[in-house]
Amino acid sequence: MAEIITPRRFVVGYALAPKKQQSFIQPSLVGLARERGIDLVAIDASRRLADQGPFDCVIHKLYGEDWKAQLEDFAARNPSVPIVDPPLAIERLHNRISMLQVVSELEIPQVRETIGIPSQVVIYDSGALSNSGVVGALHFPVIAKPLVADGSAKSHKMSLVFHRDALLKLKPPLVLQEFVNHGGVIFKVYVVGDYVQCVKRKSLPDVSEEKLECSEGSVTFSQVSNMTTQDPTEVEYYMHLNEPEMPPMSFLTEIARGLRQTMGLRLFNFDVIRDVKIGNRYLVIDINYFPGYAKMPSYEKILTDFFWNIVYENKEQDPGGLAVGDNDKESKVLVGNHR
Ligand SMILES: Nc1ncnc2c1ncn2[C@@H]1O[C@H](COP(=O)(O)OP(=O)(O)OP(=O)(O)O)[C@@H](O)[C@H]1O
Ligand SMILES: O=P(O)(O)O[C@H]1[C@H](OP(=O)(O)O)[C@@H](OP(=O)(O)O)[C@@H](O)[C@@H](O)[C@@H]1OP(=O)(O)O
Ligand SMILES: [Mg+2]
Ligand SMILES: [Mg+2]
Repeated sequence: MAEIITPRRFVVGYALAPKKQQSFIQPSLVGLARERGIDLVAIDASRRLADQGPFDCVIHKLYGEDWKAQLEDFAARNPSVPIVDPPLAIERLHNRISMLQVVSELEIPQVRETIGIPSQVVIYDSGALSNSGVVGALHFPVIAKPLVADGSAKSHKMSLVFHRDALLKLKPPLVLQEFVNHGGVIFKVYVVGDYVQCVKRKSLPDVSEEKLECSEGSVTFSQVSNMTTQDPTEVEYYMHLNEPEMPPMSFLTEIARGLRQTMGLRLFNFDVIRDVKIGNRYLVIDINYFPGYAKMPSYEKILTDFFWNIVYENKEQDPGGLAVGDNDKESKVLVGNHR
């Protein structure tokens, strides 16, 4: 009698905040992954992680020491199960200074286009805001960003500061970063393992010398790239923007690869602006862990391919490597059926 071989199924466990779960775990993603033999299963962060599963891979975006300890405990018990990504590597992105330091560490050829970060200083206490030695070298306007990028609404609340005296009302710890005129558009570069995609988004409008002269104090804003404009003068500004040229994809891919390797992360995006004064000068202003992938065209296929590569790569390296407790599944693999 011929043996019936059931394709081996894989389980990707996800630990996400409710809002993220709602936006990322769409039926279209769950369905496509299922067709490819991958089941996406929610992790209950209020229960011990090591008691859940079995998982062939864990993806996550949660904050805090308790979650980190859960992951460490799980990793110690299931050394062959990939955790995407390691909490220590993600932590680098929770501080806006260490986040951008990685850009200076990049070793990529910069022939036509160059990459860097805006000039910035870190402010730990209010005294430093009136200290010429600290803020004297900055060219205004500057953007004041909370030092900590911990996913809270507070960590996204920023101010565009036109003059030095307006610094005094800011609340450290923060980063003062020079505002660079960039034509009102940012490029968001999404990275999913080896895959890279760039989309254009709305950004803050340029600030002319005249506007700088007549503007007072500072203005606050939050997550401008996800906002729609209502202010009529702004609508006018964005309507008159020329369709901006995208940065060369080969250049962005090189940066993405460099960042991925240096940071040891596979799921992130970075925001890039082009300096209007030096047309081929690009600046990275922000890097986000596990961003809003559902906004990316074809995200279902891109993410499913990514999961597939992870579980199969792992399977090849460790053919017997099932997660603890995984004894009720058929373990014969029919690779051809999954592509
Ligand atoms: N140095 C800069 N020069 C010009 N514009 C900037 C600069 N830094 C930030 N911006 C503008 O402010 C916006 C918010 O800044 P940033 O991306 O650092 O914040 P964020 O809250 O971490 O954003 P995200 O929602 O992408 O996580 C940018 O999308 C861009 O429009
Ligand atoms: O992951 P969260 O839901 O919290 O929100 C992230 C948001 O994704 P969302 O669109 O799914 O909200 C991202 O948007 P895009 O860059 O892709 O536009 C970006 O704003 C991140 O900085 C946010 O992460 P946080 O910095 O707050 O940790
Ligand atoms: Mg950003
Ligand atoms: Mg950010």
